[in-house]
Amino acid sequence: MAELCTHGLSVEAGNQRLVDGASIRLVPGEFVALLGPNGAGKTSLLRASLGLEKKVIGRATIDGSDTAALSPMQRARHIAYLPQQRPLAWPNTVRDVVSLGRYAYGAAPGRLSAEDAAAVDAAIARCDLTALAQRQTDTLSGGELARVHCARAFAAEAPLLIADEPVAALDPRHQFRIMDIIADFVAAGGGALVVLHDITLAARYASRMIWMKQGRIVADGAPEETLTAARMAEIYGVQARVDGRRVEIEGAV
Ligand SMILES: Nc1ncnc2c1ncn2[C@@H]1O[C@H](COP(=O)(O)OP(=O)(O)OP(=O)(O)O)[C@@H](O)[C@H]1O
Repeated sequence: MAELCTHGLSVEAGNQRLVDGASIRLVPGEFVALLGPNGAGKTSLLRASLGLEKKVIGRATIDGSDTAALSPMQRARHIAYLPQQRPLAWPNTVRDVVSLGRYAYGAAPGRLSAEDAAAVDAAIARCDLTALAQRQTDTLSGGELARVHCARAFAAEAPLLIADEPVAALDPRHQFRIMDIIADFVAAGGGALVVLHDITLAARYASRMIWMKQGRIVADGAPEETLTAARMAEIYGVQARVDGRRVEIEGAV
């Protein structure tokens, strides 16, 4: 079974500790929301778990192997990463951009095996992009482009997905569409670790919530256990009304 683990992972930059002793685990069948205020260290933790940060203490492993020791191709076969910054080098067709996700198998746009092409078509269909497959990416709306980035991640057919704020700047309907696509991936046997700032959305979809503050993980568990008014005050400094998975933010504390 695919398993991503960090064991007491810390990340440093200069004299600052961005992540402090974080231990997390992600396996298929889980939809995990990673939560915390701006600057809490969420992106640094994700990058370190993928072996992409330099000054790291502790271990991050995929199926027992240190992620930092894996080649980018090996890593990409285990885990798809949708970063917060998602630049496109140049405008291209949707299908060609999604094809870049087959990098893990040595493929490139215009050089796809039958298996690569099938994976690209499946990712395009999964993200509801079939009608847009030949469109240039610079003609797409923000919501459509967000689905292209998801499809590119899914094209690798990795069992695990890490997505850093995949619904940022999307309207509510498009947020739900992206979250539904990730939920479908999990229902089909994948495991997803997703950074979200929208607690309502996180509570609706996540099977587990990991809460971070000032580089530390302060809670990790089911929404029913970890989503409380006290935690909302502790983590975000807001007053909230919580009823099961329902949360209503009333204002700053
Ligand atoms: N290379 C670096 N050098 C110095 N400080 C850094 C570096 N990278 C990140 N930081 C700082 O570390 C802190 C954590 O950043 P990080 O991006 O991990 O937080 P985050 O929780 O993902 O925030 P956001 O929700 O705003 O994206 C921030 O204060 C950031 O300025």
